[in-house]
Amino acid sequence: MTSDPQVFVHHDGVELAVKAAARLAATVLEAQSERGHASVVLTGGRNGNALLAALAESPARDTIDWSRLDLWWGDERFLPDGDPDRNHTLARQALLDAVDLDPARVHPMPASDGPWGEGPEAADTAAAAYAAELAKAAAAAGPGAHDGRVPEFDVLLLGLGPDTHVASLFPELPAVRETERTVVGVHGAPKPPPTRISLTLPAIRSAREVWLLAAGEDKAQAAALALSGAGEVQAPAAGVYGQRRTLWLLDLAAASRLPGDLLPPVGG
Ligand SMILES: O=C(O)[C@H](O)[C@@H](O)[C@H](O)[C@H](O)COP(=O)(O)O
Repeated sequence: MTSDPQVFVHHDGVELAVKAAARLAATVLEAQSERGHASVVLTGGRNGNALLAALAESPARDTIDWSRLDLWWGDERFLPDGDPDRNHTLARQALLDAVDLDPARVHPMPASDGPWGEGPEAADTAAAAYAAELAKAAAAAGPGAHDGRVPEFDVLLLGLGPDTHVASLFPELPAVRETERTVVGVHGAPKPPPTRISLTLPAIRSAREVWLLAAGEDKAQAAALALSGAGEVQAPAAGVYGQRRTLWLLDLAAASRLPGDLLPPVGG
């Protein structure tokens, strides 16, 4: 099963972060009530971190049983552990250090000072190690998704680049063409740093729900292109969807170039 994108437009990035945080808390709570645990894939970028910061400030924070939440990452900058530019570091600062997570359920992508060493080849090995970690979690949890190679993600968060990249899948680079592996090393990324690790489109598409977060005028063209049937190699955001739900959570500026038939009322 796959889902058509649903677009929600908020006044600005602040409202977007607050509403998305409330939506995430509700979805996690529902999953935990139904199955005892929940699984979320985090993203880097300003909007993903604004969501986490909004959740840290929200009363909804206390409704979540943080010890029964699995956290994964959609992509990572291949930098040393604790580097201020790592998505993991930024997520810790925005929320994770302030809640009672089970460390065994937190799965940052490998760092460049880990056992695989640094440099482009090490990123490939580290990516394979993360794929193995996903497969191990999937096997432990039951049937899993994507042929049992990834656990069932309840929500997978993504930012949107002005060039339509999602996670670290950039237009035309080999990573966006990957159809077999679930995690790959990314080389020569146009956004620094050039070496990264990313989930692939098949892994992203195995999630129950995929939410894209985008605010600002510089995202308007990318959102319009991706939602108007562009090809996923040229516009990676066009190729992401969830099995049950695909949400595009935008602010007015990011939605400003969408065709009228895609535009819902503001504030949803
Ligand atoms: O490592 C990264 O840079 C991010 O994972 C990247 O994919 C980000 O999510 C987008 O570029 C959107 O970023 P903003 O939300 O800051 O616009």
